[in-house]
Amino acid sequence: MSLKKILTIAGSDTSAGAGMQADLKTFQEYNTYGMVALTAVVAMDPETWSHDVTPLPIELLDKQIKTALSIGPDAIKTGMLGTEEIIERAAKAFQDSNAQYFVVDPVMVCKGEDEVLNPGNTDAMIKHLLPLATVVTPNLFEAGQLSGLGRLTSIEDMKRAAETIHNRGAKHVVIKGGKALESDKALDLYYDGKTFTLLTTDKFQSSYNHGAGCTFAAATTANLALGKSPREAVIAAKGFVASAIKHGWKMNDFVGPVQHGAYNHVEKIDVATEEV
Ligand SMILES: Nc1ncnc2c1ncn2[C@@H]1O[C@H](COP(=O)(O)OP(=O)(O)O)[C@@H](O)[C@H]1O
Ligand SMILES: Cc1ncc(COP(=O)(O)O)c(C=O)c1O
Ligand SMILES: [Mg+2]
Repeated sequence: MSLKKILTIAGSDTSAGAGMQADLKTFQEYNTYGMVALTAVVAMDPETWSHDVTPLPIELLDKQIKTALSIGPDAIKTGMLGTEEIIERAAKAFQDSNAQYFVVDPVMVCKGEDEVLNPGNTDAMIKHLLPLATVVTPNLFEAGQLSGLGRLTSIEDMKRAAETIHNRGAKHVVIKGGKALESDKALDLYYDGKTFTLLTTDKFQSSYNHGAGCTFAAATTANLALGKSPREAVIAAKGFVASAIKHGWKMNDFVGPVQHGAYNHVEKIDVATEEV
């Protein structure tokens, strides 16, 4: 079987736990061929770790997308997009490609930062990205924004949000309760337009979880490219990221990344599923 090719349209996290670095590391763990069209560069102040986000000129993104599409990605993932113009270009990249799968990780905030990247982006994501998404992977906050329901605090809230996001065009929705939902387990809700499935693992340490969301969406994309159904792809991705979090490590006084290779090289973790 030929190597599956995956393009991520995402930002660079210099600390390399999240962003396109997390995507490439994860794609490699699945023996898929990762490519990048870079949208923005994130640097951190070594004294405070506050994030400095610089979007790249749109012409530069256009050139990268042109190159990557000429190589023929089987799947495309989006991460930090940063501006409405970039969001539009990411949607167009998928439409212009022959890729079968489009995974949208609607990054709105970075962990440890509470400032939303750009409030106008939410409307642009709803308009341009959701109608094309094979799978969309919002965290609890992002699901509240994309659904317009605001703060979500229960599985019932997550179900309503998933329905709304599905009605806005995303074929498969997985809302990550993991980090933000009050629960002693790490719960994510998957919805395919018919059935709600709760995906559960134990909750592990949450100090060193930088990049968990990117890693989960990248693993979902790789599993889709390898031929798994969306449902099987998100279940497999959850096991992959659970192990990455369990074996996350302290980088400095501010941050600790997940260990992207933990599932393959340290410990496999099972995921329980239940219709709700
Ligand atoms: N402490 C934890 N233990 C186990 N799994 C977790 C934990 N925190 C988050 N997860 C899982 O990691 C994935 C990413 O979730 P989350 O950290 O909420 O996303 P994001 O990084 O986008 O905010 C989800 O599958 C979530 O359930
Ligand atoms: C470039 C980039 N993309 C995405 C994210 C989101 O990361 P997470 O997977 O922790 O949600 C970050 C956070 O720092 C980032 O720097
Ligand atoms: Mg995220």
